[in-house]
Amino acid sequence: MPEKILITGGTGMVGKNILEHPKAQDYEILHPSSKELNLLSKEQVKEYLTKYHPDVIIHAAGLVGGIQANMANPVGFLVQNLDMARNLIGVAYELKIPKLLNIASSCMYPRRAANPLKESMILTGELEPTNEGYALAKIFGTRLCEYISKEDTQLSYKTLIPCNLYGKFDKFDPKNSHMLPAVIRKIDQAVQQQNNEVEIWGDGESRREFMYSEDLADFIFYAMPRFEKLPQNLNVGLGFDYSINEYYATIAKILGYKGGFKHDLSKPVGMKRKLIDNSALKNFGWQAKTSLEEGILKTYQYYKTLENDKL
Ligand SMILES: NC(=O)c1ccc[n+]([C@@H]2O[C@H](COP(=O)([O-])OP(=O)(O)OC[C@H]3O[C@@H](n4cnc5c(N)ncnc54)[C@H](OP(=O)(O)O)[C@@H]3O)[C@@H](O)[C@H]2O)c1
Ligand SMILES: C[C@@H]1O[C@H](OP(=O)(O)OP(=O)(O)OC[C@H]2O[C@@H](n3cnc4c(=O)[nH]c(N)nc43)[C@H](O)[C@@H]2O)[C@@H](O)[C@H](O)[C@@H]1O
Repeated sequence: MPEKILITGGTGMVGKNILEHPKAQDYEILHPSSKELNLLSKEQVKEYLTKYHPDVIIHAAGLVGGIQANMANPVGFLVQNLDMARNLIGVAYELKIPKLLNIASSCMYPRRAANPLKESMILTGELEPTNEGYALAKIFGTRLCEYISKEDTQLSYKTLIPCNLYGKFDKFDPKNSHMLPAVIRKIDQAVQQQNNEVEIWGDGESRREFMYSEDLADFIFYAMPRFEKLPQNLNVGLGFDYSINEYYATIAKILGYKGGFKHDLSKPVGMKRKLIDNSALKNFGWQAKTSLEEGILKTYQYYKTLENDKL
């Protein structure tokens, strides 16, 4: 009898990459959209979990966006992500759902923590103001899983802490996209319109670690049969990063853009760096497979399939 998995966020980038992974067919997977199961409603969550009683929950839903979306809506990023975590993890605990995999983010580490960021550094310093609300919600869900797993050893509620992610099914609308998809769109437009100048937010010296989302899905299916051995909190990333300027240059090369760049120092830059320590991940026996060039090319090919109304 295949394990029954409930995936929240199944219509999002992480969720869709999980559903598309070849190993998904080894499981019975429920993936309601927010219209079928609004996680902001505790009653809907209770009704759904009581009815289906999954063996495992993978919590990949959330209000998610880049630095500009977070700065524009700190209340939403705090309250909605906190309420989704509170309802889903809290009701799962009430109903004794045996396993839950909570997806947090490297954004929840202290802004001045020494890089590479270790799982033990959570809550050891002040957070990055541009995404503090989101980070507080992520810390809440992470701690709630920890407390539940300690309180009831029959339950295994664990948290993955991914670095920045990109890939197929990403968001390309500049209002809420992360850097990598935003730059693919900007540079593609410059090529189409034969512009020879593209704007870079900030001085481009900030560094970021972007992992291809398909690799996170691959890790999740690697972890499923080893769930009990998963550490309580585990960074999932590459263990190396690039500067924003390097990302622009690589994307320009792959898209055939030959023009120049202009730095707009008035734009927000967020954390200087947020490189995760991947030693626990390597000890767990996994590492990411997709190179930056391959990931950008696949993401660009996906982007080109989108009609304007879907961007
Ligand atoms: N993207 C990154 O760079 C990154 C990095 C680290 C961690 N993460 C984490 O990975 C997870 C997924 O991120 P993502 O990039 O896949 O986000 P995404 O593409 O924006 O998808 C978000 C998903 O959450 C669902 N959702 C939103 N509000 C909901 C609600 N009230 N009830 C039920 N579902 C709701 C959405 O469903 P609808 O479409 O139906 O609204 C969508 O399926 C999040 O926990 C995020 O914090 C992301
Ligand atoms: C994973 C996500 O990380 C997010 O932080 P964060 O990496 O700064 O979010 P991003 O929006 O990916 O920005 C990453 C870096 O890219 C720079 N950047 C350069 N050009 C652009 C551009 O055109 N668009 C964008 N968006 N950035 C750009 C931006 O200044 C910042 O230093 C958090 O706000 C979220 O909560 C989430 O956790």
